[in-house]
Amino acid sequence: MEIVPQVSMDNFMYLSPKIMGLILNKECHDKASNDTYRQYLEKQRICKGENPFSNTEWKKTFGFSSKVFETVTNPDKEDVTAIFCLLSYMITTVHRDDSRDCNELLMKLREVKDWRNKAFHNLQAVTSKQNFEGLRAALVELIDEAGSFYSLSHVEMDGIKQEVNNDIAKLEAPDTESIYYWCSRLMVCGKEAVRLLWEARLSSEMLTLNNDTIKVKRRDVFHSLDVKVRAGADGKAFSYIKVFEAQEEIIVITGVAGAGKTTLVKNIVLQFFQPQQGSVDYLSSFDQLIFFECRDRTTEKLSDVIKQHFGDLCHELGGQDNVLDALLSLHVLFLIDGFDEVNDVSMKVVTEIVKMTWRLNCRVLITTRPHAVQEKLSPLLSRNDISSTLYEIMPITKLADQLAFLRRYEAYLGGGSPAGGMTKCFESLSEDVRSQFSEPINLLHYCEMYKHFPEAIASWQTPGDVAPTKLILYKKLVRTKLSDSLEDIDVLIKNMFAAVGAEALDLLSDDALIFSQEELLAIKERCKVTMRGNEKSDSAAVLSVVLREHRPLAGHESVSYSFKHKSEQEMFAGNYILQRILGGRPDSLSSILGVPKEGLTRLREVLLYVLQALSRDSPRHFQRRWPELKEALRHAGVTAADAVRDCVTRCPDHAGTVAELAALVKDGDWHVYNGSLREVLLYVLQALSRDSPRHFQRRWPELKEALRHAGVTAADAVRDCVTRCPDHAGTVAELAALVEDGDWHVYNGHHVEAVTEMLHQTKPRHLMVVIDVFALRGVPWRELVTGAEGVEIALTLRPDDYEPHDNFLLPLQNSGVKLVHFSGCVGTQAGVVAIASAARDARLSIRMAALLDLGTLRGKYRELFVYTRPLPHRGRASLARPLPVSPLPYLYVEGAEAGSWKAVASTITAFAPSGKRFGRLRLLDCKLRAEELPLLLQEVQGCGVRTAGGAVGTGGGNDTRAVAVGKEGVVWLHITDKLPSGGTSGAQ
Ligand SMILES: Nc1ncnc2c1ncn2[C@@H]1O[C@H](COP(=O)(O)OP(=O)(O)OP(=O)(O)O)[C@@H](O)[C@H]1O
Repeated sequence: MEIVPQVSMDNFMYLSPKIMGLILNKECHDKASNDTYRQYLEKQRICKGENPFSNTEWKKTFGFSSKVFETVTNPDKEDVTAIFCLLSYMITTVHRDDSRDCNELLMKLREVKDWRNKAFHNLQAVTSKQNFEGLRAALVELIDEAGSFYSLSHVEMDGIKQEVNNDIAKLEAPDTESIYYWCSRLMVCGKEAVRLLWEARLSSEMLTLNNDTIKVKRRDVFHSLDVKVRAGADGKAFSYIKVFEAQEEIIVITGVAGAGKTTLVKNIVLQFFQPQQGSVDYLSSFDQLIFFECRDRTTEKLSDVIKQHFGDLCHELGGQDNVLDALLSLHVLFLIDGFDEVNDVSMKVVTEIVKMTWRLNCRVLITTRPHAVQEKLSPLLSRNDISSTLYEIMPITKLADQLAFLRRYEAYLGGGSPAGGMTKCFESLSEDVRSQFSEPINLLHYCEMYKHFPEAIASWQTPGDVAPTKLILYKKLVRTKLSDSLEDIDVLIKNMFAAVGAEALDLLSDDALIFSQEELLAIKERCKVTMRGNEKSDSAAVLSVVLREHRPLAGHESVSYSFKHKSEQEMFAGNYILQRILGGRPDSLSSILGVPKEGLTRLREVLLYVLQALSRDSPRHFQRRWPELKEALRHAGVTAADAVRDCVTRCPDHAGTVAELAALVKDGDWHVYNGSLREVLLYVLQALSRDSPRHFQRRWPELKEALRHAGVTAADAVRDCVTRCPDHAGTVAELAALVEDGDWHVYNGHHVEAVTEMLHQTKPRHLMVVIDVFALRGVPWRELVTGAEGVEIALTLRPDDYEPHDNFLLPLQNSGVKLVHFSGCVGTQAGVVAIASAARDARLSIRMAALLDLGTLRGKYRELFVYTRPLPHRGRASLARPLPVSPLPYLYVEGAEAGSWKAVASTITAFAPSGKRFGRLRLLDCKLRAEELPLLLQEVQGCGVRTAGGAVGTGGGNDTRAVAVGKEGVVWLHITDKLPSGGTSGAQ
């Protein structure tokens, strides 16, 4: 195959857009030379009486190029894709003219565009003579077609063709000033240079999974993360690769500490060079990639970053500036990692990149912890009028996903550990404990802890047990580096940790995550701990465990260092502060932190560590320090709803206290991703309602949505929610409208209040009230009953004594409720009438505080249990209050004293229904003497009283008899037509 010299490609890179640009000029022949393309198109619309473009429509139509066409006035520097997009829109939409056939022209334009793009992506494939001639022919054909489409004169056509030939004639003399020369140089050697720079650095990661660190291949352990649009209303999660579908110039991916932001970006770099087999090549539209870490404190300008990436090319004559210019014409993906770690120096680089995005064919992806968005990133973007789409990395909350993540790492554990042991052990943890491992960093720590302390894991009972194990792990790792002969090794390690922690804090306060060799020496010196005998221990042991070395990007730079992970630096700093507080000295928190309040945002994670550890390990210190901590957290910016939520989650034992932070919450959505956070949300709700009604009202719509997602959809959960917010019960009761089917329950006065409010929203089929009447005083019981019109109510009033509950029964009358169950004490006829008015096929269990006529209950019940104390014996003069006949009532006479058999007999006969038959007849708490029972039986049998059927399990067949059953004082009376034989018998 004959190869065209590489330099010749430059001319083709240049020729295609040049010819297409000429055609664009023909199409827009009436455009004023200083009009931008947007202005021109708007004018065309106005002429046709159409509305101007909305911004969204504009963006949709021109996508990547929308910004460019808002500012440029000619096609000279534009890329073929952009020109094609504009031209085809003009031809087919703006200047649409059905009398001219544009298909052929569009086809020829597309051919030239595709050829050029193909060349950019795969120069090797197009540098053959054959392909080279193919492009020449395509260009000539395009010129011919344009000639006939626009009716160009022969002279004009010949002029263009001559220009093409002249350009081609220059093939052997490449123009090193030409941007196309540099573009093609970048395409051929630039990508390779970037690959060499990053692939080796990023393709693996060191883990302390064994006594020695082991290297894992990033690709092998990478767990594909899901993200969701932060402002997204539907809250749907999707694969991270879809972030590139965003319309906006800048893609921002947020994630909490250890959520996997850096790892995600590093994987994107790797996938750029080696797309994963079998998956969509979502990076194929990018020609180049630049990776920048915001923690970098030495790279001052974008041109320096470019130099790091394309070293050799930049060193060629005129290279550095031309490479940057050329990059601007290519599709470049800028990856900016860890914006929350940005410092004064790296901010300059980021600003340079951001400022360019408006005119570049580039995308910028920025990762950051969430707090920096509001504080630093949004202001930067809005200052530069750049729009962005904000995503957040979803936590790994499903057990199946957590196990899948762990399995990949487990494969690396190898020797010693039984296969599957690590995942099995994880599965055996309680859900509460497992919820601690929803970020990759924590899952990774789990692997490390499992490897070193399987026994410690087995003892984890609560989420709070996890964090201390991490520190113990570090102690163990340091111990392996120290000589066994050292005395007081534990004290020594503790002191070393304190020294390292103080240093970690100091560095964080200065926003320093990377430090130089000289700084390391100074740190080493300061971390030397004095042992007994004034001898100084070597700090190298601890530093070698906690620090990581970074090889320089360019040969002349020197080695630098950082903690293994920022979260570990924060843990050591936090542990140091904790020790200072627990040490009992009265130093104020701000003097321990040693940072002015403006700098506290840098210490946010550290403060959270301290908060959690104090809450877990020393409630006394927690309480004492809470006001200071609260203040510090406020200055540290823990004022977004999700941050407060996470803060509360960390302190289950002080959730109510920590939820006070909710009163400081600024605007924004509230998110709930797992059930365990429901409690947190409830605390927040309660605290806002109590402490800041203004914020409560403002936040209610979001809270309501979050509570719904958190599963507060069962009636009792909603009721409890309402109960927590007495001042906003009416509002919170709106949740009732979402309640799923099921019974509602009322157990106390608060519930009465809550359910009364809920009934304004919706009604259940069935409401169960089991309540002590003392709790009903002063609560809106009548309102509840009124609100429950049409609802089936099961009402149990306590205590089970003979104090009448009539006050609470009267509201039932004409209320429209359906009383399907009642148990309680009635003292007046009005009470009976109220029950009768509401009862429907009910199960009634009535304690009679007075001699009442229950005849009105006829037809209202399914079962009637009547409890009474013995009425005073009045001989034949006793008043009759016959119970309804059917269904047969059950009578229980309670508390008969010894010698009172006559009173019992007259009580039974007084209540005997007209047919004298009871369903059951029983004595409870009966102290009658044994010899009184035959007398009682004789008396009531003689009066014609009978009980239904045979009493199961009491023996005695069809005899009239009294049977003592189970508990002392319980006697069943079985009365038949047969005369009693005497005494009692025991139950079997
Ligand atoms: N998607 C993933 N798959 C496998 N392991 C991961 C993944 N994401 C992160 N990890 C592991 O977790 C560790 C911490 O993740 P990473 O440093 O990416 O988090 P981060 O969000 O950038 O944290 P920070 O905000 O503290 O900088 C990584 O070193 C890596 O070992």
